[in-house]
Amino acid sequence: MFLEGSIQVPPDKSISHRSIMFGAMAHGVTRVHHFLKSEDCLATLNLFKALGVTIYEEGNQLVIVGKGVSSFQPPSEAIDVGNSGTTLRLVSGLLATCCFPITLTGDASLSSRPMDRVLQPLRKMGVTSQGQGEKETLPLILQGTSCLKPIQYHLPVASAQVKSALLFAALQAEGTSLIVEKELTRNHTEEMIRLFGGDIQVTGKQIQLTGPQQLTGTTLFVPGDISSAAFFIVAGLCVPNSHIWLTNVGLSETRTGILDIVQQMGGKVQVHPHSDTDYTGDIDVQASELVGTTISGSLIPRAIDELPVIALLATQATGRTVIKDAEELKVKETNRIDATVCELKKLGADIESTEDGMIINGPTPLHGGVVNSYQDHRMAMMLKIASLLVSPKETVQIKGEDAVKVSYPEFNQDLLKIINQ
Ligand SMILES: O=C(O)C1=C[C@@H](OP(=O)(O)O)[C@@H](O)[C@H](O)C1
Ligand SMILES: C=C(OP(=O)(O)O)C(=O)O
Repeated sequence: MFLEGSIQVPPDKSISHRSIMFGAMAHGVTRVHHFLKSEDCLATLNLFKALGVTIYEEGNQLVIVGKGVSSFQPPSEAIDVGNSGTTLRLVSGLLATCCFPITLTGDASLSSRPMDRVLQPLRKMGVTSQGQGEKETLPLILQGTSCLKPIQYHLPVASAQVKSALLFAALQAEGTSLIVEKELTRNHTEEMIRLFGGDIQVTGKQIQLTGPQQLTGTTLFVPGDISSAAFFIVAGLCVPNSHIWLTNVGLSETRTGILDIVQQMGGKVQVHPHSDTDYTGDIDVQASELVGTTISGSLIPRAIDELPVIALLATQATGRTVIKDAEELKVKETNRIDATVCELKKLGADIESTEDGMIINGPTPLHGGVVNSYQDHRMAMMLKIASLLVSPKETVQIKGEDAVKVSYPEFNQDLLKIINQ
């Protein structure tokens, strides 16, 4: 068995969420081409519909009729945002000037994820909130204010979600906000503020923005998601004799950590950018001999969602791979350090968890077994790729395989297209 062929990976999840958020917040019509219709992004869409925003499909475009935050209507009941951390964190900032109470709920995984990281700084700006316990988890009641204050804030965690929540609030506050990042994280919010006609200054890790600003609806095309491409990059590198081509992938510098990591490991991955100005391109992947590496520091936020599948890649590399500074993995859909270590061990990997990451020794042949995704989409897809690496006589049974619908509903069909027996 080997992998061969071309895949157009699905639209970027982070940009799809933001396209609706900006479209709803702006004034005028926003048209989104290539929107990701996965469960997480549909949670964002349904949230804004529940707030009275007009959103509809026209051909293959999603149309959002924006009239600004002041046009939002009180929802008739609690809004369930399912499994989506991005929806929950970002809208908490976006709703900072909504003066009616909004109750937000989610699934079991989201209900255990910390919200204090967003609610504490938003409280300094004047937002009222009531979550559960020290971590201010769901269910959560939010109430904004008409006199939102700007903020000067050094982020204690490297998180694009916290940064983005504060930027959405800062756009509506009277005065200049200064947000300083711990490490550079994905900058889609900053880029999209500009795209929707806003003004923002970014100097290294410092971001300055003066509000209030009125944004204007626009037309945008969502590129393919490099976090979804990651599963095929790893599969193409590890399955002997494979050669695959991934088209129209978003290549924002803040997201391409996986490309730097696989190059560090000796992987044959070639990027063909579409142009100098447009951050999209095609990626050519060939099966490769790999060596272990160290992944830490500023590389971590640039590859945060790819780390479970990178751990799988490391099981096939010669030598030791150390992943450190990655404690944020503990507060994703599941504790992705524990889940990755536990499930890959069941398949024979030599992998141990550390306080802030993992240590993997390779190469190790993997064997069949029964594994669990813990309903985490990235775990489900990583384990599916692991199943390609076991001998043809053995099988990997994945509990909770359906979790892929959160970010990549067509994952299994796309994978089947490139499998050659
Ligand atoms: O802003 C975003 O779109 C995201 C930011 C990251 O979360 P953190 O900000 O918690 O690191 C990432 O893990 C998530 O999948 C999407
Ligand atoms: C962590 C993720 O998403 P979210 O935080 O939006 O649930 C992810 O997609 O891997």
